[in-house]
Amino acid sequence: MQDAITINGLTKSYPGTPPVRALKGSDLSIRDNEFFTLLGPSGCGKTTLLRLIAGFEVPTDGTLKLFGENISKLPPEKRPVNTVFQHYSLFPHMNVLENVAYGLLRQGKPDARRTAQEMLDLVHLGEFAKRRPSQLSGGQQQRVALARALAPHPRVLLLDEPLSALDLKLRQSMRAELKRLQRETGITFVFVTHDQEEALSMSDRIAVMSRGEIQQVARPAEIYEYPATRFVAEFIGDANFFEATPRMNGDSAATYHVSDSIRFAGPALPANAKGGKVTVMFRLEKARIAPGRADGSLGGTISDIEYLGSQTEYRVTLDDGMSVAVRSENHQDGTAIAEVGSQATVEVDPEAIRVLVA
Ligand SMILES: Nc1ncnc2c1ncn2[C@@H]1O[C@H](COP(=O)(O)OP(=O)(O)OP(=O)(O)O)[C@@H](O)[C@H]1O
Repeated sequence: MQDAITINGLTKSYPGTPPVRALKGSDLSIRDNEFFTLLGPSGCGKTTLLRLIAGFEVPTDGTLKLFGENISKLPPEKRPVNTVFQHYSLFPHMNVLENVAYGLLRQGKPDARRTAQEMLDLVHLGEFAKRRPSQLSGGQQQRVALARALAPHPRVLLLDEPLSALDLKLRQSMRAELKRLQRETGITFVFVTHDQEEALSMSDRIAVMSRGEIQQVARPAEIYEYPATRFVAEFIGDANFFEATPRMNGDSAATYHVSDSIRFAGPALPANAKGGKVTVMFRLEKARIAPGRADGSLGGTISDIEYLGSQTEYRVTLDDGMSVAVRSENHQDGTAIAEVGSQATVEVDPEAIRVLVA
């Protein structure tokens, strides 16, 4: 299948002393009909990449293709792309239908009002066509903005944090709505967010960005389970990290030595390791905790307990002063497995251990 968007060495610097390198030579392919998310902290360059695709910014270097065609020189209105912004700017003096039909009428589309009504039906606001935007809730207004952006049938829809102005419950219900809209229209969605839950729950694939660079592109489960870099592992989910020296045990396993008393059995050293120390990590919920101590296992004193409802988080201070966090299911009556100050053993299966070299 043809890619919707292909970028090669795409670079954007903003003027300044020194210049701001917002995007540092990125390569990326976004597939047709994909729900693709750009995820990263504030300032990592996600909006810049989105604006380059839309044509609101001109790249400093590199190429940008849409459906195989180099569009670097095409003005925004000539691109088969539309954008939904965080702050939906609906026209207050027009009713909802007129808002959705506006762009189509300007393009001289003969059946603009009929298409606009179909789009309102698609976002389940068909009955609200005659209302003014001010007579709608925030979530409804954002759905009108979506209908308006979808109405000209763009091949790609760019969404710049479109849910961030909504409250939590509404945000959660809009996630399912956006996913449905993407499936039903078959339009490629490129969604920008700094919210990992949003990214994990909606996307076919995610690009995690940091400081103008793409760190990893993968499906949500792969990003969570097999982060490519320490940045990705820290930005998404919670994990324990240890600096360790590897010792190979045959071709498919290794032991990672953190200190005299702490070592983890894990997978073989990754091919890109260049010798020396590596970072060993495991997710909090992948480890188990048991009361009391067992010889030769990882153990220490529980220094902190945080009750989280379905789970409890335990912080264990190991004998040599390092600490490890474990998230564990509670007993059926909700009580914790162990108390602060008591001795505990932490177990981690070799399958849960990930080795990071970047
Ligand atoms: N017009 C501009 N002039 C100068 N610097 C800019 C401009 N626009 C963005 N930047 C800088 O480029 C970097 C990337 O900004 P960008 O808006 O792409 O990040 P972002 O990941 O979308 O962040 P946020 O989530 O806060 O919107 C930042 O350091 C920002 O300050």
